[in-house]
Amino acid sequence: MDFKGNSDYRHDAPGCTGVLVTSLGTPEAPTALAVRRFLAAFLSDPRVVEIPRPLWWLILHGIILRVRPSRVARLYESVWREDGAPLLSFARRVGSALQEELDTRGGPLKVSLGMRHGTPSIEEALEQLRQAGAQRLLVFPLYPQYSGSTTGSAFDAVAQVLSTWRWIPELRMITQYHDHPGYLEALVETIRRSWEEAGRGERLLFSFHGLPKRYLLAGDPYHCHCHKTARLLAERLGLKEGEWQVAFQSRFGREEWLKPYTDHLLREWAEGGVKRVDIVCPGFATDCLETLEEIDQRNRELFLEAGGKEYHYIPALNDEPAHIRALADLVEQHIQGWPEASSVWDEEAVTQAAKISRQQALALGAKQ
Ligand SMILES: C=CC1=C(C)c2cc3[nH]c(cc4nc(cc5[nH]c(cc1n2)c(C)c5CCC(=O)O)C(CCC(=O)O)=C4C)c(C)c3C=C
Ligand SMILES: [Fe+2]
Ligand SMILES: [Fe+2]
Repeated sequence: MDFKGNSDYRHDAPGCTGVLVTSLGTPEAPTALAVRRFLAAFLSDPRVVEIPRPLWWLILHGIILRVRPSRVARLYESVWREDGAPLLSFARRVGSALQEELDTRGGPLKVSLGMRHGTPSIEEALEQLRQAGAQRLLVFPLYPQYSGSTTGSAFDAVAQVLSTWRWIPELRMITQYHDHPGYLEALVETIRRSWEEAGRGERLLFSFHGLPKRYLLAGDPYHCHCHKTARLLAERLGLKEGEWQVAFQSRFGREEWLKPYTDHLLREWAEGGVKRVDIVCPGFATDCLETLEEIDQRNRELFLEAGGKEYHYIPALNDEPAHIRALADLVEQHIQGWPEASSVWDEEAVTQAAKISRQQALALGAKQ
């Protein structure tokens, strides 16, 4: 095994702290081929689909990857932006805004964006940090609520890349921030702003990405994190019981997922006489297919067709300044107490290393 390292590494180079900002990833283009490639990688992840591999391989390759890509590619097409996939476009903005915010705060931190699936990959992002001399690595998945299928999977990818490095950096990871005051405040701010600008609905729906119920029963804390985020937001917004609810969207496959389902609940509300709803998705740090197509387009139609009159989707936090400040606060909190990278700079060590390099060069020269 040839581990990755810099043979020309300088003993006097100052070390820095790298921040790997990571998110799910997205297809490279809104085409069946690109979506197929993305789904093949994403849905082969054993953290995402916990079904015995041989059986799942047959279902995935025999059915899903034959029918789903062309249908889903059309959905991506409906939200595709000039600068590409919404998820990547917003994640890039978050990454650079976070770098700027951290720069103004002083510390020598380098932010690098890597996607769990697709590009820029976690491997590329970590390579950038390695080249920058990151001796400390803070892994920051943009998932406020922990789930093995998202946060856990990001960790697996990081571990896999680091297993190929010669010099492993010190490692920390933000595994969740579902009840972080800055994150909650940023959401409160966007919800209040939407109420001021567009009026206020009879009810506010907090819609989170779903998960198979089986994962909750097996110990995944995601469901609890989602409920706690929503309760804390409702408290901060002064909402009374009946004025807000939690639901889960984006089901995949036939088994039971976390309930209530967002689409079912919206239909129930419209049929029950609710005329105006506001809907926000606190689990999505950035807008993406699941918020822009499913929530802002498809579920809007469903609600209006079932008798609702007004439907307001409140966008994800994206690069809102309050969001970026919250993320920077999280970074600062999580690097606290982290000892400065001890400089390997040492007169004697450098002299010895230089001697060895010179001897090696001479030996090589002698062979030629
Ligand atoms: C925010 C947290 C997310 C959790 C938890 C999550 C779990 C999860 N997802 C699937 C299946 C699919 N998800 C898809 C898209 C998608 N999922 C998330 C986030 C979470 N997923 C995001 C941000 C996106 C959008 C990506 C984009 O390009 O914008 C898709 C792809 C679209 C489709 O084919 O419908 C699938 C499939 C499972 C099975 C799962 C938990 C087990
Ligand atoms: Fe998903
Ligand atoms: Fe729970």
